[in-house]
Amino acid sequence: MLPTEKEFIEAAIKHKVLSFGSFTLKSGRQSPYFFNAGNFNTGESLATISKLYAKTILESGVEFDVIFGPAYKGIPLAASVSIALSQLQDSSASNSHDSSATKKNPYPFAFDRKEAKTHGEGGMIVGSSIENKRVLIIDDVITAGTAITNSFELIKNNGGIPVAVVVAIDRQEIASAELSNTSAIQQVYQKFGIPVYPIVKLDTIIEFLSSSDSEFNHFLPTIQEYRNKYAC
Ligand SMILES: O=P(O)(O)OC[C@H]1O[C@H](OP(=O)(O)OP(=O)(O)O)[C@H](O)[C@@H]1O
Repeated sequence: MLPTEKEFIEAAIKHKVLSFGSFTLKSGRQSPYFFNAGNFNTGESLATISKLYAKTILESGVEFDVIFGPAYKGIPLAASVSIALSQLQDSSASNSHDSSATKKNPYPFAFDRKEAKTHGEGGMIVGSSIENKRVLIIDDVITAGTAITNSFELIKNNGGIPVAVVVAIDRQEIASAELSNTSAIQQVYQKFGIPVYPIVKLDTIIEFLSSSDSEFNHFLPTIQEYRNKYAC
């Protein structure tokens, strides 16, 4: 398990973003764990989570010009990840004697409105221009893929080029048994041809619980059973 993954799971448990029990999902499935990114709602927790998104982005090696966060939960993520990337860049520049490391990326970001604004500057997109730019989409989760599909179309319609998606968690479960044997994340790749980078996968959470003395270890058999039942 990577240090980034371990730190993410510990922070998610601490802030009750990752909970264990019995939860009914939008799909109707009864899940033994639940992820609610809305509970990253303090400066401290947002600073932690955005730094981990930023590390995952840098480790992926994806090249992009603008970060895009889908409304609403993607908005604070896009803004805070942009700050975290700038801070990581500053600290690596100050630790380096390489003059190229001083060439700064301003990490611009943009986000959409849920309803188009008809006065003032108008339009659906707020923040940096995405025209002719490689766009990295940041969101908390992909469930059915609706938010990512909408973002993809909005970005293309505004002249941008979506290059990848970064999310907090890959549940690694089939999106719909009737339609296919693939997960929502795999479907994004099949549909749009762009990779999705999760900070953690369900397998990582299982590994974490197996190797720690977490108070939630007794949920392991149920989580494993769920993983096997909806495996893809
Ligand atoms: O893959 P999907 O089925 O689209 O589900 C995932 C999306 O759902 C949630 O947002 P939601 O659309 O509920 O809006 P919110 O961010 O305003 O809560 C979440 O933040 C993702 O964007």
